[in-house]
Amino acid sequence: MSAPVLLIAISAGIAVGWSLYMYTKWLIMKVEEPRIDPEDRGAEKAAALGRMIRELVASEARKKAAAAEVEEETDDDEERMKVEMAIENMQKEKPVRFSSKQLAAYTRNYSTKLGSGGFGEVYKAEFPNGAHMAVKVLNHNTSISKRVEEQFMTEVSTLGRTYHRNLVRLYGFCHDAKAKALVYEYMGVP
Ligand SMILES: Nc1ncnc2c1ncn2[C@@H]1O[C@H](COP(=O)(O)OP(=O)(O)OP(=O)(O)O)[C@@H](O)[C@H]1O
Repeated sequence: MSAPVLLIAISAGIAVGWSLYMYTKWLIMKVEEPRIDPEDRGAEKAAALGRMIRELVASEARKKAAAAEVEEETDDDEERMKVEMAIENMQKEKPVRFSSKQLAAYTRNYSTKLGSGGFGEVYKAEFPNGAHMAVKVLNHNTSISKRVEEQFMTEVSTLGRTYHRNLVRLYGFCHDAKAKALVYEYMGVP
């Protein structure tokens, strides 16, 4: 082989070798280059989604709590209204129910008798607010008890809702195992 040909062959060999070296280096760099792992990206997305969901849930919970607070306030108001209305009804309209124990206390154990009629005996009572009442205690005579009981109920349901200046006002009643009685406004001398 002549010297120039040998020189060209060596140069070409060096050039190819250099190119191969550079290409290998580039390949190594490419392989080592930090790249975003698709799985990591998925994890990132999942985390972001999780954050969004948590925020959404928290915001819904906050909204619900606020709504519940408003509802509770409304419930309280409604309850107060109901109680007020019930008290008003008791005072104005419907007869109040007393226990036999209460009536025994208010009449001082039925110590002052005002009179007696077809239904039974009438006693004077003083209520805790100082008001005087007449308590008509129903007879427990077995032969008339059913009729008396019916009249008692009629009296409670009708007179309890009737207001007239010429009619005695029925304030309440007692209907338990120990006594059945009607409580009227007191018409006598205090
Ligand atoms: N609200 C009242 N206030 C004061 N005294 C009363 C009152 N109600 C009744 N009395 C007294 O009790 C008595 C008996 O009354 P009661 O109404 O039981 O008999 P009545 O008038 O004969 O009616 P009835 O036979 O339908 O029961 C009366 O006569 C009266 O002296």
